[in-house]
Amino acid sequence: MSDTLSPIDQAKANAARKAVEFVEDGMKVGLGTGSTAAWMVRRLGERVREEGLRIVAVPTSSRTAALAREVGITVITLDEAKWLDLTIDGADEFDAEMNLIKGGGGALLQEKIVATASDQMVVIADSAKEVAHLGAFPLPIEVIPFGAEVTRGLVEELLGAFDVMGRRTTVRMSGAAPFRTDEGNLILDLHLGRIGDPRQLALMLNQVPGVVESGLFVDICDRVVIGHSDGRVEVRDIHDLSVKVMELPVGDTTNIFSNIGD
Ligand SMILES: O=C[C@H](O)[C@H](O)[C@H](O)COP(=O)(O)O
Repeated sequence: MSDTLSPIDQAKANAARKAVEFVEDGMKVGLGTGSTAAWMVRRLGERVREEGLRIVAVPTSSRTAALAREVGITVITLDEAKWLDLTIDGADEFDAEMNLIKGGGGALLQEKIVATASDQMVVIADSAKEVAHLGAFPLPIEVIPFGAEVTRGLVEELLGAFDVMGRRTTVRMSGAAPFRTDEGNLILDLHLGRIGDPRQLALMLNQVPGVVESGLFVDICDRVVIGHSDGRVEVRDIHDLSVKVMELPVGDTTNIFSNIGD
C-alpha cells in the first residue's frame, strides 16, 4: 500500500482489501458506490487479472460500472444476474445493529435494490463511520422531480411528528443545478441530528408520495468490515450480534442453557 495515502484512505483501502477476500470463484457480486467502494472495485479487478478469479458483477451506479470495466471486471445487469451472492458497499454511518445511512454519493436507490437482491451485504468503512445513533450525517432521500417542493413539505411535516432532533431539509446541488441521480431524480438531504427509530422512520418516509427511497438501510447489512488508520481491520458479523443480544440477562437467567446437553 502506498505511503502517500492519508490515514483515512489507508483505513478505507484496508477494509476494502479484507472484504474482497470474501469473494469466491464463480460468484455474482454487487459493487457499491463511493470512495471506499472504489478501493474494493480496484482490488477485485486485481484479483480478476492476477489470480484469474471468475466473477460477474452488478454495479450500483454509472461511476462504478465505468470503474469496474476499466479494471477488467465483467459487468452484467441485475436482471441478467437475477440474484447475487454478495454485495460489498460503503456507508456514511453504521450503528451497533448494522443499520446504515447511505447515499452520500447519491446512489442509494440502486444500492438498496442490489443489496436486497443479495444473499449477503458486506459494508466496508473506516472507523469514523461508526456511530451510537444514526443521523449526524444528513439522511439522503431520493425524490422524483415532479412536485418535488410539495414532497419536501410533506417530508418536513412528517419529521415534525417524528423522533428526530432536526427537520431541516436541503435539495442537494451539483454546482448551480440540482444534483440528479442516475435515474434523473433529486436528492433531499434531511438534517436530523439523531434518529431515534431508524426502522420506523424508513417505513414512514417510504409512505410519502414522491419519495422513491431513503438512504436508511435497516436489516440489510450482514457484516461490517471496519478499517482503522493504524492498519487494524475488524470484521463484525450480524449473527455474532444476535448471540450477544441473546446473552443479555433478562430477569432470572441463571440456568437458561442448563438443559443443553442434559
Ligand atoms: O451513494 C453513495 C453511497 O451510499 C456510498 O457508499 C456512501 O456515501 C459512502 O461513500 P464513501 O465511501 O465515499 O464515504
